Amino acid sequence: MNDAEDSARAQEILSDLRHSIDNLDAILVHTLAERFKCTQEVGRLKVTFGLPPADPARETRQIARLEKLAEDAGLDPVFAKKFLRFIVDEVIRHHQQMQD
Ligand SMILES: O=C(O)C(=O)C[C@]1(C(=O)O)C=C[C@@H](O)C=C1
Repeated sequence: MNDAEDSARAQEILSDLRHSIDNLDAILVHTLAERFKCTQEVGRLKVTFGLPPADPARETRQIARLEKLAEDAGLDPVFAKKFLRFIVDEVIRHHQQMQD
């Protein structure tokens, strides 16, 4: 292959990979939206029954489960843990707002 063909092939592979990335990003966004719908319901339930916005014991179990899932899936468990923390902190913020 000459340089021009190599470059065209590289562009083709890059384009295919970016197409997969776009699809996966869409799945992530839709999955997160569904998760936030569930946590909004949890928030309403917590308001109704006077439960606290956060449940640290539940979070400990979630983190342990997610770390194992990440390891099995070949994802960095430290990253998976940080990602869950980021999401759960946002959920707790929503729950606090609902209780104010
Ligand atoms: O399970 C709950 O009680 C929730 O409020 C949901 C959730 C979560 O986003 O997974 C958020 C906050 C809690 O600290 C624990 C878990």
